Amino acid sequence: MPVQVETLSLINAVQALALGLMLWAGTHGDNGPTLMAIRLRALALGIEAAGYAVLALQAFVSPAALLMGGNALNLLAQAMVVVSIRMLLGKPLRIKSATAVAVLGWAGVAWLGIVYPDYRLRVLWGSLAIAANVLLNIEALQGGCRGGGTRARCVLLWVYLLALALVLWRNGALWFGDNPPDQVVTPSPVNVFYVLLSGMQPLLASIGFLLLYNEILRRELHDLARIDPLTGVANRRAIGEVSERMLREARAWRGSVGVLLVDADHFKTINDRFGHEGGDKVLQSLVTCIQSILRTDDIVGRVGGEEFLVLSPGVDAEGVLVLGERIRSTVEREVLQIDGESLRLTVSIGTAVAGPGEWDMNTLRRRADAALYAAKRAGRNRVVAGAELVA
Ligand SMILES: Nc1nc2c(ncn2[C@@H]2O[C@H](COP(=O)(O)OP(=O)(O)OP(=O)(O)O)[C@@H](O)[C@H]2O)c(=O)[nH]1
Repeated sequence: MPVQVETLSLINAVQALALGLMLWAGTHGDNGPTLMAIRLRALALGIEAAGYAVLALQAFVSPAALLMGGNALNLLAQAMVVVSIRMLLGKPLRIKSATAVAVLGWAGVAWLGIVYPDYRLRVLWGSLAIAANVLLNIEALQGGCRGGGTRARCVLLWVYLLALALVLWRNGALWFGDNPPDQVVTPSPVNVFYVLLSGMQPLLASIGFLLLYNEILRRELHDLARIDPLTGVANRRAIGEVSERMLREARAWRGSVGVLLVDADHFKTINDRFGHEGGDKVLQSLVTCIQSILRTDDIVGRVGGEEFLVLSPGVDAEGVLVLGERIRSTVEREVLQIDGESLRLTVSIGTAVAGPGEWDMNTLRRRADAALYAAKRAGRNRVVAGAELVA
């Protein structure tokens, strides 16, 4: 059964339009970058559909309109796809750069179609623009199939690698094959194969795009469930998970983990003086201050209103007191500016050490808690070791 390029193009147009409408209708919410990316992808599909419709209706439009209109729509859609994918991946590309590729591609195609007509050169030029866009997508998805990558990235990466292969194959067939066609609508195996496969691309790439979107949302949800929204550090749940992992690793390596409970002193008076919002700013500054002292392997988490847990692997009973003292003195020295007023904050710290003989986090927390309580009772702004306080 002979397959016509026009028929395939019509099918591609309907498919791309349906996909675009579904993407648009199926997404709503605030105007965050993730949603913007989806909407942009939906618009790109609509424009891609219009491009295929022009090809399908070629009998009713002039060759010049087919050439200029069809390519303009196609290249514009590709530019929007690049921008949307990079937006979703957090590697934004300026619309200007994407448009520059489209304009350059379109101008060359127009030149090689009207001023200096040469079909093969025109396809080659247009293919370079397509390849540039595909490479921009591949670059953004780089490493998607390696260890640190994700399945959705890998799927999308393969879609674009295949798109690149298709473009290469088409040009190879035009330059080195037998009886190459001299127009995109000429009935020939090269054209039919190319239009068929390139028409499947919006479907495959959209599925990859949605998988990626799903993956990003899942990661955001995962982070939201583990990060304290005020200070941006691990919340009680996350620090609990990290502490279990740290203790397991330290036990396997016969190491140790320093545990420090850091609690702001007289925080109620700060809230009374600066209001809850001012108090929030103080908590944020306190976290920044603590983080400035920690090493990359250390972690701080918020375990109470003005109470933070610091875990420091490889630190022994002596080291944990040194670290506690560094935190205490650094906080004490820091002059905080809250609503134009200067404020000095102090903290009390209770410590414990996980090591041979003690690997239970609950016991360690109780030990550090008791030490913290002792530090408060002794007048605050001090570090107390919990080792000998609770058996
Ligand atoms: N601004 C702000 N305040 C908080 C937050 N969570 C808890 N607090 C306040 O922290 C204060 C803790 O008060 P207390 O437990 O009496 O402790 P304290 O005033 O620091 O006294 P000591 O710990 O004994 O030195 C309370 O006033 C809480 O309202 C928060 O997220 N933001």
